[in-house]
Amino acid sequence: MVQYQLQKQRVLGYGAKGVDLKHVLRNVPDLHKIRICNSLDNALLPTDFTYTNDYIRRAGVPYPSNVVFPCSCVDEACGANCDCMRVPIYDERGRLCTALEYPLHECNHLCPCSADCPNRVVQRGQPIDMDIFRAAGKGWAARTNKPIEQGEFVCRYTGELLTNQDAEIRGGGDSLTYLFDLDKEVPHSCEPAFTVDARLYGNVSHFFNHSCAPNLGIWAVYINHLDPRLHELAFFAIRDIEAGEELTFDYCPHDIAGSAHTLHKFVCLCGAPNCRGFVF
Ligand SMILES: C[S@@+](CC[C@H](N)C(=O)[O-])C[C@H]1O[C@@H](n2cnc3c(N)ncnc32)[C@H](O)[C@@H]1O
Repeated sequence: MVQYQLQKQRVLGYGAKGVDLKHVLRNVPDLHKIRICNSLDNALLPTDFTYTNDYIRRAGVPYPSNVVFPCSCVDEACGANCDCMRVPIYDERGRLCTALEYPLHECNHLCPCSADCPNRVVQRGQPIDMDIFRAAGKGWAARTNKPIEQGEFVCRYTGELLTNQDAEIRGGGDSLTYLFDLDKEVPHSCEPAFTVDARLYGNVSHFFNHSCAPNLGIWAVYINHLDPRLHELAFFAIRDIEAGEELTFDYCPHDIAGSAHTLHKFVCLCGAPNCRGFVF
């Protein structure tokens, strides 16, 4: 196995094939380790991909208004008496405790609670070590190196933040599958104003493939602003995941095979018993 390891922004090894990971994965944060494994073919990671754990705002995308409200707690960490914990979104171990797709509101920079507050999970970053590996027929993929419990935060979806018009221009061919509309708060009949493009800039979620039986779900999250057009996107495990399992999400959860919206362009190779046959 050709194996590389990135740790604390330093490249610990160069692979037999001589890829300079400093070049291909820049700015990897020190919270987690990512190994690049290829035991399948001679492919190398794309050299035009830059690692980022944040949105990169492009032309026409405004800064969100910074109007937020502090929570009412007086302690270090929000407890049962605090407004924000009346309907808790995370349990005492930081696992998401709702199956509902409602947006998540975390404590923000005005809240008096500490960084350890149980209502700050996504903003603390993701600590899960992962491998980026080659998956037959699907290109690169990502898998976890440790078991993940249902409800655990996995990572954000990051990339360039574009206006919907610019996303339409970029959205041809394969590029389409890296675009994620910020439409969690937009009625189905309306177009979202902004879209995240993870093709050239993104984090490990750039490598998450589609599955018709996914193990990850994605939630809208608000931290330091309340602008519904510009929320964050965060992946959480929707079931227990074993170490070594590929991490996947459903690219088209509301699509019904055969509907007018279904393009039937990508044949799906997820291999799930309930596979719809097409990614979309
Ligand atoms: C967002 S990227 C995922 C990472 C990608 N595999 C890579 O190598 O960068 C989406 C692309 O992965 C491939 N892919 C993802 N899920 C797939 C699936 N279930 N079946 C076949 N191809 C898939 C398709 O080529 C698709 O355009």
